[in-house]
Amino acid sequence: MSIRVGIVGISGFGGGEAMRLVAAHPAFELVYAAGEGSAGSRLADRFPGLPAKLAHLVIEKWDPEALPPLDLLFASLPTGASAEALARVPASVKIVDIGGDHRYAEGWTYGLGDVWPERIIGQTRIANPGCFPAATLTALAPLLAEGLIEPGNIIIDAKTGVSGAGRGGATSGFGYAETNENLIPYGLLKHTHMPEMAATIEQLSGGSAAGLVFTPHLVPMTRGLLATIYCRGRATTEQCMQAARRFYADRPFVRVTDKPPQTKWATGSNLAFVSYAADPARNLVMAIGAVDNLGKGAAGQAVQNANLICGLPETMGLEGAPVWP
Ligand SMILES: NC(=O)C1=CN([C@@H]2O[C@H](COP(=O)(O)OP(=O)(O)OC[C@H]3O[C@@H](n4cnc5c(N)ncnc54)[C@H](OP(=O)(O)O)[C@@H]3O)[C@@H](O)[C@H]2O)C=CC1
Ligand SMILES: CC(=O)N[C@@H](CCC(=O)OP(=O)(O)O)C(=O)O
Repeated sequence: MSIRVGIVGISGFGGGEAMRLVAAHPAFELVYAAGEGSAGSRLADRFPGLPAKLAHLVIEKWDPEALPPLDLLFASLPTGASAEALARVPASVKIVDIGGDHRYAEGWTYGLGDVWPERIIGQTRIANPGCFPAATLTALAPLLAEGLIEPGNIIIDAKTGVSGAGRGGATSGFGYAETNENLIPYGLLKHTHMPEMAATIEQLSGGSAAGLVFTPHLVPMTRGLLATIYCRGRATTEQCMQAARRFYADRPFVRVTDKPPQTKWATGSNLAFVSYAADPARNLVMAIGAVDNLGKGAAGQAVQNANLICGLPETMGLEGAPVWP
């Protein structure tokens, strides 16, 4: 029997990518699509390439009290817009929240699927990590778990494609003319992803992440996110690589690479690529993580988490190779 799935925020970039993955998922059946401004439109008018089996769906006005029978709901709403409404979704409906309202919130599990799948299995309320944390924490986890770096001295320099800002981005200074051939730092010292990154670093290391520095940049590409992370530690490159190979030995979506990863390696997939370079003489360890911000950074991770909470094989519906070039 198929699992009845709803997506709220389906007209957005994160929700649209969730729809693409759900449409191809062998165990999921999309039965409910919802939104705000797009309510009343046919899904096929929003997504002309929609598979024929979904052509009958009309985007409904989001109302947690008027859901059809559902097993699973993906919420891809602007951060700040989901907490109150999702609290009214019946407990019988499993939820994966792609937005930021429930990360490290009471009653919700932080869905860092590649690092702690055992925490996610059996839960019904999952908060997907933000896109920058998805790349950063995946790269750092093996080093923190083996004590190869100091948790209190981590500097993250990250770049994201413009789709990271969502469709709403076009009205907030992220239009073509402003982003094309431009490189934009933002969110200095106060980006909303700092708390979830600090909390996870502390959980994985048992130490304080007090010195964390994070600078995101917008780069002129559609998808892709790369985090270059500078740490203090005396490990060699080979020790870091070996730690990551051990940590991710049986994890299907993380690739530990000798070459520094590139964003295009992950495009359209749920993969995360990690690599390391270290110089013990300089007390320096560099970690690099590359993901698709809409894949591992949003909808891919969300489907992985949904598989885990639905008791399905973790890789179901996520086995397609990345788009290249
Ligand atoms: N883009 C990315 O790479 C990532 C995004 N995220 C997070 O995912 C969430 C969605 O982001 P993204 O898809 O990029 O954003 P978009 O701006 O592309 O989409 C936002 C969606 O939310 C819907 N929406 C807005 N307000 C309401 C409301 N009051 N009721 C119902 N629906 C509403 C919109 O629907 P309508 O058009 O019908 O108004 C639209 O479908 C955000 O929290 C974002 O931070 C997380 C990781 C990565
Ligand atoms: C380019 C851009 O604006 N990117 C977003 C990241 C998207 C994301 O992960 O957002 P949530 O944490 O809200 O889910 C940002 O920096 O806020």
